[in-house]
Amino acid sequence: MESLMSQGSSSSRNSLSQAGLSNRPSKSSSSKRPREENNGVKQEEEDNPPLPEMDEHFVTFRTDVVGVQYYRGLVGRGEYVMLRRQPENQYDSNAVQVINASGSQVGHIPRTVAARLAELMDMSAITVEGRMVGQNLDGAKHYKMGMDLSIYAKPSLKEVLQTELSWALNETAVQKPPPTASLSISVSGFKGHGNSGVGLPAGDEPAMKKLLEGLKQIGEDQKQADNVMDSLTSDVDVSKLPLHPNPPGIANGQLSTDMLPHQTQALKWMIERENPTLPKAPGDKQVQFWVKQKGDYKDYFLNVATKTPQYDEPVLGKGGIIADGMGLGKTLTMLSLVLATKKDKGATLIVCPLSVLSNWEKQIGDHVAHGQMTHYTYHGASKGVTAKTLEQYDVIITTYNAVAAEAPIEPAKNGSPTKAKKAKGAAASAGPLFKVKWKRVVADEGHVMRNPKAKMTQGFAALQADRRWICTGTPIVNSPSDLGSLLTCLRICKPLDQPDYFKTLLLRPLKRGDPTAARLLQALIGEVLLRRTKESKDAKGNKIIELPGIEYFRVGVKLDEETRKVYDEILEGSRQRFQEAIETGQGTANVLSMLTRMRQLCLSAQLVPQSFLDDLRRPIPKVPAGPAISISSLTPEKKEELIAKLRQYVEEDTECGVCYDEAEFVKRPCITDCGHAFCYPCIERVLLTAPLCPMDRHPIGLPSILELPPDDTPEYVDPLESSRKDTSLLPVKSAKIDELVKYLKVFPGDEKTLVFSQFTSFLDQVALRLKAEGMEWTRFDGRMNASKRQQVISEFQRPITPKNAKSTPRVMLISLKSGAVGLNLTAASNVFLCDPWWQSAIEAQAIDRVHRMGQKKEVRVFQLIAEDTVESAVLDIQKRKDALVAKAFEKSSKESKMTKKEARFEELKELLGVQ
Ligand SMILES: Nc1ncnc2c1ncn2[C@@H]1O[C@H](COP(=O)(O)OP(=O)(O)OP(=O)(O)O)[C@@H](O)[C@H]1O
Repeated sequence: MESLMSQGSSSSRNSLSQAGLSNRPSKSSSSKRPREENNGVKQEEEDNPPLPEMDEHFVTFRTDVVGVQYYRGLVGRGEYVMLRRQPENQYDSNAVQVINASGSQVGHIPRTVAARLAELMDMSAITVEGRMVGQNLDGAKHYKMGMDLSIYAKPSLKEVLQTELSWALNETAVQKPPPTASLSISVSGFKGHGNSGVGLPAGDEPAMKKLLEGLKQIGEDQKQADNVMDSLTSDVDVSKLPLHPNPPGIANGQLSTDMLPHQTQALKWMIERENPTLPKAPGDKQVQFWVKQKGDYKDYFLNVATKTPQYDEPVLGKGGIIADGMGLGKTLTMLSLVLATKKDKGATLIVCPLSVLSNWEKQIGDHVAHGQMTHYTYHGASKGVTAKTLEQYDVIITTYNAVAAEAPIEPAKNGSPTKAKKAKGAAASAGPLFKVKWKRVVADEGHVMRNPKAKMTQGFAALQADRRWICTGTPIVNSPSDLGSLLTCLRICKPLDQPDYFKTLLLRPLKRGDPTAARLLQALIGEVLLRRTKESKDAKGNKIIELPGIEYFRVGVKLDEETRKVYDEILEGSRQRFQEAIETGQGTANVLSMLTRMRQLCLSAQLVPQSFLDDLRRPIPKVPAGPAISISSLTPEKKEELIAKLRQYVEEDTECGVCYDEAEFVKRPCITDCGHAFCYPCIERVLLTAPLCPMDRHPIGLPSILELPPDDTPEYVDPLESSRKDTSLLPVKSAKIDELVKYLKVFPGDEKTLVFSQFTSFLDQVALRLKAEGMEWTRFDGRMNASKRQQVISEFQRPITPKNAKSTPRVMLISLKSGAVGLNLTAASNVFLCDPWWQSAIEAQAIDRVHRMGQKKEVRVFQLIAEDTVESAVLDIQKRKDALVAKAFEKSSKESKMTKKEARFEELKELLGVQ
């Protein structure tokens, strides 16, 4: 091995290990902050490791599959095969197996090739796949078969790999990646007749092109994702789905609410998906991509997605994805499935984010008839609760955190399944959730599992269950790879549920713009997913749910004179610093933090700390030269000051100064001794090349970087609990609060209002003012524990009557990013958005809390905008965001981050009015 491996240069190998790759478990992953339980969605999301960088084609060359005579796996010409490392092979520790789509081994790749690839595969520097040139379906004895082997690598490693894989580039390389298999298939060699014409329905190419354009546009923006989902599901006429003939309802005593027609359609569809049957004869409808084919010798099954033929009966998955839009009643639909299938023994496990746990309990209470369904909410292993206890109920409700905490697996390297042996050993120590053989498992808000490496994703996938469901309004959030992760959890449509196959058959060809793959994606979605939206119509052309209308109002607010003065001072300071940043080529993090201050000023001058104004008025300090300062040498006070600053950055959704991505930043935020904030992985990477702060060129090293303490998300304590009694605290001056109160005073006494802001400190101020005005309010915060959330929501949902008017809250204060997704707050019909947010989708989600089934009144949305400030510019940027997001998906992730950085630079220029 040594002599063969020496073909890769040691310097390039060093570069690979510098890039964070090693064939040993990486240090950075083990030094991750420990999990904090029960802190809600945000916590669950923070726990996700970053999504993997998508790899790109590097080279394709021709080689062989050898040792074919020893194995039973059959392959057709053009079929994709997976290449898996087999370090335990007793003859060759470099061995690489060739496996067909049914999971059977076909052979190995030649020893010499394996020796050159094994270590790079182990380091996860490359991924490889094969496409058969030869075949062994003809019944003849084969020893070896030709195969095109493609190597893929992360774009950031391509340069280093040029040296490492120079031998492959010099082979008679088939330089292009192979085209996707044409899906009209001919496997006449398979002891049968030709079967051309079997496959996915041929679509019309222009429509496909449009679809691909749409796919390229998927990004963070919810509306974009919705549009793409809508176009992907457009050829399925959901209005014609058959109704369930005898659904649970008032008449049969199972429910206290009758289901709506679209819900009984879903119920029938789900029952069919829980009882799939293989096609019996040639010509029968395909099921999970399997068709029956006529053979000379005997009939066989053919997978039309992978072209794999086999005689054995394929195993079908049971379940699917309910992807109805927000507020269409997915909870009741799922509960009706539990009731309709009660005769099949076993319990259903519902896994959801903490924020919606109480919604499940409430929906059972509201809609299921008394005594028809037993349920239990499980918060984690505790005394006396065993698997046996759980099995006795019809429904167990639990959180993703509980599943992740009990999962008998460690997050595996590369997202590959952990070795069965290890999992088996761990099973003994697994918690009760993993000891039950569930009838059904349901992942609610299942899009939180789009990262295959996250422990909760792997935990859910590892639960033992006969049937598996995912509920989510957004199955594709960032890219079609999200869907791959969901399929893995569902174990459906084999082998597309394996990440390797999903990548090979869908992601890579989609990225190349191959229409066949778009067609496969569309067929896959048609097979496993049901989606309706508020706009969907029934067979008669009426909307499936009738909702009251929404009216939008933009309310201009004038800053008072004093605030205006401070605002102008900060604006001027920001302009100067921005100009300096352009001239010196330094980063713009300081300017970004000024922007946050300006946005706070639009709400109230008192939100901006005095120290910030003092700093602004001082001349810009010179950057100190000399050695990097280590955090350990700082005084405890200075350390605490940095931590406080970092906490504030996190609360304010600051962006990382390197990648300019606030979503990445909150996953692992850190701060330098000079007070600049970054994602930890970003700054770690930067320091490999230059030991300087990217913001001010101040010398730094890894010891100069501080992360938040592991237990930094304390349980929510109402900051105003004491202030409710304390009369010495006075409300601050704020034109926006004045405006809000003006409206609240004129709204009818029985109307309720939601008030959203990004800044919790502002919501504190609103609370003080409402107290002073004698108005009853309540507060929802992402850090509240489950029972507190439930208490707050049920209190708010209680209708106002003349009797309780004095003690029932009319207003709920809620942070824009508090994990409110999935909440039912239909008691309110007015929504105030106090500060415009960059992504209009977040605001749309906020409005959906109110504009959903159960809403009886017209909904009014008020957007408070401070006149002649950055806020109006933010709105303009919001409108243009779609186009920027579109670019982000087209390019590789490195490029897209550059684009984002550049785009943000342009935005800043516009916001500050700099030419
Ligand atoms: N058949 C029905 N009749 C009356 N009300 C219903 C019916 N089905 C559901 N609802 C009510 O509609 C509201 C929305 O339902 P639900 O919370 O299940 O929506 P959802 O599809 O899960 O939305 P999200 O994706 O936001 O979680 C709830 O208040 C629920 O009680």
